[in-house]
Amino acid sequence: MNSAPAKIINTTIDKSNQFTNKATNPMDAFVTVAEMKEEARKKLPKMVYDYYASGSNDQSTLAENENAFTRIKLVPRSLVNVSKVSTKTKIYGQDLSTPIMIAPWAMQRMAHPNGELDTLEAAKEFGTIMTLSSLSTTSVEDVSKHSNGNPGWFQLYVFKDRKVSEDLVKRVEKLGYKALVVTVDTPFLGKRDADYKNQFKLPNGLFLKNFEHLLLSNLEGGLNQYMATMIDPGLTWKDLEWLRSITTLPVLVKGVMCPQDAAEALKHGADGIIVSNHGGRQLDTSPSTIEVLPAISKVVQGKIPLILDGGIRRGTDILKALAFGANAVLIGRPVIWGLSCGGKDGVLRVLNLLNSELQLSMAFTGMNSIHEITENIIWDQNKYIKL
Ligand SMILES: Cc1cc2nc3c(=O)[nH]c(=O)nc-3n(C[C@H](O)[C@H](O)[C@H](O)COP(=O)(O)O)c2cc1C
Ligand SMILES: CC(C)CC(=O)C(=O)O
Repeated sequence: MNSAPAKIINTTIDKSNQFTNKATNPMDAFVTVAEMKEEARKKLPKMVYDYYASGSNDQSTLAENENAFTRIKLVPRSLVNVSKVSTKTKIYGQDLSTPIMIAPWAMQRMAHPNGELDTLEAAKEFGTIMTLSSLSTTSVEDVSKHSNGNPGWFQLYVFKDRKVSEDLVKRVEKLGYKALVVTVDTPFLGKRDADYKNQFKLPNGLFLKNFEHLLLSNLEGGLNQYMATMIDPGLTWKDLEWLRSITTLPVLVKGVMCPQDAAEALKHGADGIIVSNHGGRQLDTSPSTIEVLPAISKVVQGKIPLILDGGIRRGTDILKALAFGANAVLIGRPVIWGLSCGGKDGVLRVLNLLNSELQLSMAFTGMNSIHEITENIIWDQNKYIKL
């Protein structure tokens, strides 16, 4: 079957959800995130595509992240004035055009020569935030230089050598990053079978740019060995207090999957929680993120921002996450496919598609603004049969 993107070139979806007749950009040919994934698969070397696409082990959590969204049903509402649906929102005082933000993902120059810089440009142009990975192929300095004073958020992997991590925190704070996202679900890297088979390594000429000065910038022994050598599997909740003590930036904890850990995060001073199973790349057969969100939301009770990632491929997925208590979402692979297909324009296309779909689904459920969205828009058979 020819799986070239559908040629609906006469129909573009823009930020305000208007359908127009202008074919302005080749990226407009893509009408779904799935089409962009298929195009990326054709364009990227197998080793790179497999690294980006894979989950761990049998990849059941990877699949479940997407499937669980499909099982949740939304309630359509009629005759509500939805002529002015807005996806605008705010996080830590920063205005955003959308609750869709960009997840940290490593080594973006494997997807496109401009890598992290193009992703950042797209995020800024769309009015949202990119989270830069510790393991980026562009340095925190170069990303900051490119950003007109607001490079977005920074994701931290805490290394065994705390001095390396502390120095990096100081660097990003000085460079104007607005928040620190500390990833806590990676004491070791999950077993991604394809990476073993492909003997994954960074292609020649690419480096982990934040660690060049420490000679920690290549992956000669492979990714698993690098992570096993560098990352501290002895990290505990107490270390969150250490991190809080060395920075004035908001600290978000990424990788919370149960109410108990949400309670620990609150107790130890987290400024935000990211419900995440690392895109199904760590503990296989753990639940989907959307399934665990309601219980975590109950613990957080709106005290600090709550964000979800994992499996978001449609605007309706985002609406469901917001309904179950998330303030915003992060998207990972959709951005990877966008960057691979068309650099900055590809990432913009992904943001446009997902935000337009979100806007439509808000209109169909009678929601005019992000803060109006509650669990009432989720179909619950028992509730509706009783009415
Ligand atoms: C190729 C790839 C690289 C990633 N790199 C990082 C990383 O460096 N740091 C991190 O905290 N999470 C990383 N993640 C996890 C993402 O931040 C995010 O949790 C996940 O991709 C969300 O799921 P989704 O891809 O289904 O949207 C990575 C994910 C992928 C797919
Ligand atoms: C370089 C990797 C450790 C980045 C990552 O978090 C991932 O591949 O899931």
